[in-house]
Amino acid sequence: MIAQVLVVDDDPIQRRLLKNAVERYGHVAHLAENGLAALEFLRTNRGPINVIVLDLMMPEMDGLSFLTAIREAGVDTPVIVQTGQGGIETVVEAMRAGAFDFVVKPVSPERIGTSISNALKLDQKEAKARIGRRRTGAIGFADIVSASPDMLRVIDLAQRAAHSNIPVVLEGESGVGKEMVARAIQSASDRANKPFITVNCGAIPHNLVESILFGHEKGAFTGAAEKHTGKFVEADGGTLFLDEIGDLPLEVQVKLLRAVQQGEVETVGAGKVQKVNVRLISATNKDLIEEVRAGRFREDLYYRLNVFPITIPALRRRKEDIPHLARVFAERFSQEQKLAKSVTVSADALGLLTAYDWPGNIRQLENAIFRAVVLTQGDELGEADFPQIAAQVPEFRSAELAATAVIVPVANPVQAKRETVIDANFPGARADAAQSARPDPRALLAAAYPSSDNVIASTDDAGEVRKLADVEEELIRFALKFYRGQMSQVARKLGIGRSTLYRKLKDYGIDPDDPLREAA
Ligand SMILES: Nc1ncnc2c1ncn2[C@@H]1O[C@H](COP(=O)(O)OP(=O)(O)OP(=O)(O)O)[C@@H](O)[C@H]1O
Repeated sequence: MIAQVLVVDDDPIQRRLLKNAVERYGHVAHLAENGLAALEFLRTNRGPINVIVLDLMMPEMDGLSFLTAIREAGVDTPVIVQTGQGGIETVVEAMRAGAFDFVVKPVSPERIGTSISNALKLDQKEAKARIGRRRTGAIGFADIVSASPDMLRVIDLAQRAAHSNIPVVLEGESGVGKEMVARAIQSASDRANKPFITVNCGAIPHNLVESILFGHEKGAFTGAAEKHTGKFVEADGGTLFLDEIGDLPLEVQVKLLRAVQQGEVETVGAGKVQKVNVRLISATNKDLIEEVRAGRFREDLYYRLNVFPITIPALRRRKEDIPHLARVFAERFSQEQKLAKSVTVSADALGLLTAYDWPGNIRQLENAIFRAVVLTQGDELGEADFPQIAAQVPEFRSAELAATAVIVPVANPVQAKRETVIDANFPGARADAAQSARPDPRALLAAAYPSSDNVIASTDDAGEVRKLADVEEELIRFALKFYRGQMSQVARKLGIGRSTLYRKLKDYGIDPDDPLREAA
């Protein structure tokens, strides 16, 4: 596959080196000199970007801020971060912010090539699933997973709105489900079999908004080679969903007001108006009244559109919905991935997912479950399947640290024949005298990992000590699964060099190109 790779680096020499490396593997390189320029590029670029190679230390907007900004915006393109020697703290932060892999400068073309092809494997699976997931067909209220009183109220209001043609404004952060609710309103209305047309006002260049909404005649302006039917006319008889309405330029707002008030649109360059019958549902993640106060949104249009406002709360404000959503997504993705048996979500994992605040809301949760279902080797998702989430939830951080483990004997006589892997950094795990008054670390561990997913036995069924090589193999497989096949991270966490890791994979018969396939 020829990938579109965005290289973000302030150093022109480094940019050129990376461009050469990217092109050497047959991919296309796009260049940006800092985070701001890269954001602008993503906003305006028409085609998809498959991988981003990101420097961390840059003026204007550094790599970490860029990474956080795109993740918050719901962009989940795999990001490979580059760092100088010794910048490991920042790298850890970047991994926590959702980076896919990291490379240390100066990076060899082979290393960057391997990292890009690993990132693409994941991206392709995601892209396929996204196509499967793109909900273009009819979505009804029954598809909206909800358990919290707040969300049930939203559904109740939306169902009432569906019975009339009243203009609705859906307010809420990105990814809370505004479009889903809009589609459900359309499905439950008497326009159910009519078009549902979506326009993302924030994603189209300002100079094109008017022609996209209202259409243009051939030759209406330079570059208008063909006549174009506007979205209002396309939606005639059905529903027009205007997403990010707060981003609409003021001059287009005037025309929109006329369309709403009089039910007429004027095609650019046509010089005459046309009647349309369109139900409007708008969505915004901005505070529209604030936009009115700031003079960026017309007050008359605000009152026209905002007849029936419905606010969809952020996921962190309705945490009761999280376990239900997680289970439904795990079931759905298991079916999409054609798994023999549907993957379930363990109680521990549900605890972790519920503890997290989900800045990207349901879209982020959906993506996290998707990745976990694709990458897991088992049939139950545990905390270890969400390392990046665990790293961001203070009380679960131990789950990540648990991968750096030492073996200590189990004191419990019931389990005397077994020894357990315990996190060296787990609170209280260091057995010095000063800690003797603290809770038994093994009890803490048992409480934290009741399913013993994270336990490696050091004696076999006959009660004999296992071979060191067997334990080592098991630990390497665990680490591969835990770090989702990210070799540099696995080697670093295991405290061995990458070449040693590769040698051991060979010794134990684990395919280095596809370690997850065999890792249990
Ligand atoms: N209650 C829900 N039950 C099941 N899936 C949901 C629910 N809410 C949202 N989703 C899913 O989450 C994803 C994001 O939802 P949607 O696109 O409707 O959000 P949005 O608020 O319109 O986001 P944006 O403002 O970024 O456009 C979609 O894949 C959608 O199917």
